[in-house]
Amino acid sequence: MASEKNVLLVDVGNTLIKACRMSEMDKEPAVHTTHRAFVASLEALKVTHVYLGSVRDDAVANYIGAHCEQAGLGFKEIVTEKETFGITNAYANVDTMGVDRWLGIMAAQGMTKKDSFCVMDVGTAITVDFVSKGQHLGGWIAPGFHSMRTGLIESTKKVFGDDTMPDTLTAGNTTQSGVAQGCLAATQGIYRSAIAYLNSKQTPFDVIIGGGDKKLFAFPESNGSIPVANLVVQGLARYAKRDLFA
Ligand SMILES: Nc1ncnc2c1ncn2[C@@H]1O[C@H](COP(=O)(O)OP(=O)(O)O)[C@@H](O)[C@H]1O
Ligand SMILES: CC(C)(COP(=O)(O)O)[C@@H](O)C(=O)NCCC(=O)O
Ligand SMILES: [K+]
Repeated sequence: MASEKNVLLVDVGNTLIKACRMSEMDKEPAVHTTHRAFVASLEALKVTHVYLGSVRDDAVANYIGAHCEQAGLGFKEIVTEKETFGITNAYANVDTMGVDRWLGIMAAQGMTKKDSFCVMDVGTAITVDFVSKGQHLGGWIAPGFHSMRTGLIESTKKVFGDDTMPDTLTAGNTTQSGVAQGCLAATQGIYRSAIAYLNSKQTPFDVIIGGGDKKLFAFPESNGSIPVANLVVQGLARYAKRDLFA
């Protein structure tokens, strides 16, 4: 019989690998940058099951899976599906949709009582997915704060930046602050556009927000949205619950 403290939920994002026990989903996850570092940390955890969602190369999930198998651990990689927990995917080719988005939708559905919702994951990329009455309507993929700033600097000659990530929107009066503020303004514009899109559907909705950079959305208009420690981990927990604890 599995125990929640022995089930590890693993979110392999483009920048970071985040892992936490199913019994500790409210706590900050352990963070690694490489799959090798993650695997090296695994033995000491003494878990029995690993549930994983990955948006990196298949080789990464395969490497982690092979290691788990060798160590005698139950391993399950969740992939994007056409229909799960009563939600139907909008993609005709579901294999091409990032599983972090699918898991975010599953997590959000478990947190809202409303028929309509949108889920935003603010990390390397910013993704927004819309769901209404069990139907995924599709979504948006935009550059995250760092990708936006790097892309801008790389494609211009005289624009440069620094490492700051501002938390309030003002007018920048240097190149660096203009870039940081511009990227913050663009990011917050994604939030505002999502709200406008949902308002056009004229039905009550919830907004669920996760990702390592979700503080970019901590501005007054976002009061009332639901912050989540880690959407992928929460989504994986629903699958683990179904498989191991139903
Ligand atoms: N320990 C950390 N190391 C690096 N970045 C971090 C850390 N904690 C938070 N961050 C922030 O989290 C962001 C990555 O968010 P995350 O949701 O993990 O992205 P992804 O899922 O794309 O890997 C980075 O852009 C960074 O600003
Ligand atoms: C858009 C993403 C890069 C977001 O990943 P993240 O920022 O969490 O690393 C990921 O969901 C992905 O690789 N998607 C594939 C393309 C798609 O979803 O259509
Ligand atoms: K993301």
